[in-house]
Amino acid sequence: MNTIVSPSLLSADFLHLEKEIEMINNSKAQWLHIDVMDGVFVPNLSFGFPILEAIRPIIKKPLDVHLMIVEPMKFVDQLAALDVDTMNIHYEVSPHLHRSLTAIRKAGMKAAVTLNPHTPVCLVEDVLEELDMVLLMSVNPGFGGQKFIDHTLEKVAKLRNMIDKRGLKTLIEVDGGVNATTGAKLVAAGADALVAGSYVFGSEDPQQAIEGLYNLKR
Ligand SMILES: O=C(CO)[C@@H](O)[C@H](O)COP(=O)(O)O
Repeated sequence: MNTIVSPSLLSADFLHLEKEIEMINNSKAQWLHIDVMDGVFVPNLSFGFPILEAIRPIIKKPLDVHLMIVEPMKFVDQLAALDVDTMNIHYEVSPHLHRSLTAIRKAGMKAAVTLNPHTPVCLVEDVLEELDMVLLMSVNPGFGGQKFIDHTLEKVAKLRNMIDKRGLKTLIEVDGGVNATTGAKLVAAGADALVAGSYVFGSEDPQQAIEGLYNLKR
């Protein structure tokens, strides 16, 4: 099976967003990854609903939205109204994770939980049935262009084992410092989907960079 590639719009050229989105629309990327930051959960701000609403009509790929914010469930209806495919909320800000995941699915979206680098994968073991995807951060969230944390490979392998043992279809996505080298190791360890920001948008040929990741096979 090919790898799902989810280019992170955070690393795009914001002066030419329309052109960047068209490039993604015409690429092998299966999803488009959108990072929303609040300056509270992470020490940075990105973009919010005014931008999302403006670009939504031209995006032809399913939206994979990563909320790096406190109280993500405040926005479930607004995201569903934007026809978001997957809503990723952080484990670290979700005291009632089971309830939140159920509510995301009820709103018609796929439910995903994101784990920071320090958060062990065993903490999602009891909600795996409620999860369409687990997103493992391989950098500390908040910024693009950081160095990949190697320990993520062990987390991917552990989670793969947990999912396969139970015969579940939960996907494993990884985000941060993904390039051709780290991407190949992640897919070999059991990742299904890769988020890539600076590797794609900083490349001379972004569509080829996407295709290289897409062609990695588990
Ligand atoms: O969530 C984040 C950053 O917090 C990511 O989605 C980054 O946008 C990935 O950027 P690269 O590490 O691929 O440059």
